[in-house]
Amino acid sequence: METIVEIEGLTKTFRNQRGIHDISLTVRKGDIYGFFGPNGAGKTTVMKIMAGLSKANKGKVRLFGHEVTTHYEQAMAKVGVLIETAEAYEYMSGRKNLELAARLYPELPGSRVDEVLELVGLSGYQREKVGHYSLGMKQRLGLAAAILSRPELLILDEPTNGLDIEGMVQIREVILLLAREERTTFFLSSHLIHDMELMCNRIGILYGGKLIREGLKTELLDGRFPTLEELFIHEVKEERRAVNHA
Ligand SMILES: Nc1ncnc2c1ncn2[C@@H]1O[C@H](COP(=O)(O)OP(=O)(O)OP(=O)(O)O)[C@@H](O)[C@H]1O
Repeated sequence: METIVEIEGLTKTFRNQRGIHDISLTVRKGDIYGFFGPNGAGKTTVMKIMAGLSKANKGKVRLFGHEVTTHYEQAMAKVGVLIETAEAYEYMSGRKNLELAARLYPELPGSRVDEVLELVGLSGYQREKVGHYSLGMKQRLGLAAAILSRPELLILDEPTNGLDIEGMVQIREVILLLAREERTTFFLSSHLIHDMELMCNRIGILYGGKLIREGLKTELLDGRFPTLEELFIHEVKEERRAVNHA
């Protein structure tokens, strides 16, 4: 299976000594990789480095075989990114924002903006100013912008953040639809274990800046844990025990 993301020994330490330590993982074509961890575990830090928005102290990220720091344009050519709340022009409508973004991709058909608005459930609000959107609507607009160019890899930081239940279900459905119909590969983070349970085939558990467990969801659960939550609690206990004995 084609390797889409390769992360090797990624380390970044902030001045306050927090950060991420020696993260290595692989994402293959068609995976929905769930990067799971509590608040402050380091998910956003890893994703920002993956998208070239921040620099690591050590380690490498390769996307489609190209290293992000040295071959940024090739690495990002087929990648869509949504990290933290997406930036949009608040005084413009949602539709206008997407039309502006679509200008970067002249090869896209004119109907693509309508298509993505429909997919994320914003068609009914497309003429309203983004400044009047709720957080959940802004999140959907960010996802619409990220999928506009039909990227083969989507890096999504907390895509269901700020959404109500209906919104969460809808975003999950969009992700599963793109994975199924367009074979889009996903690297997505969440602190909501239920999200991971429902969407992801491969999981990485990040805790205190370290990747404490990683693998196929079915292998990780291994018949021993009925849910990811129980696996997570078990892994965290083991990690704490190991740290206390070190
Ligand atoms: N610019 C920064 N300066 C100092 N510390 C930082 C900075 N960015 C992140 N950190 C710290 O690094 C750790 C990891 O943060 P990060 O935002 O990557 O976590 P996260 O898993 O994405 O959390 P959340 O789910 O809350 O978004 C946290 O302890 C955070 O306080």
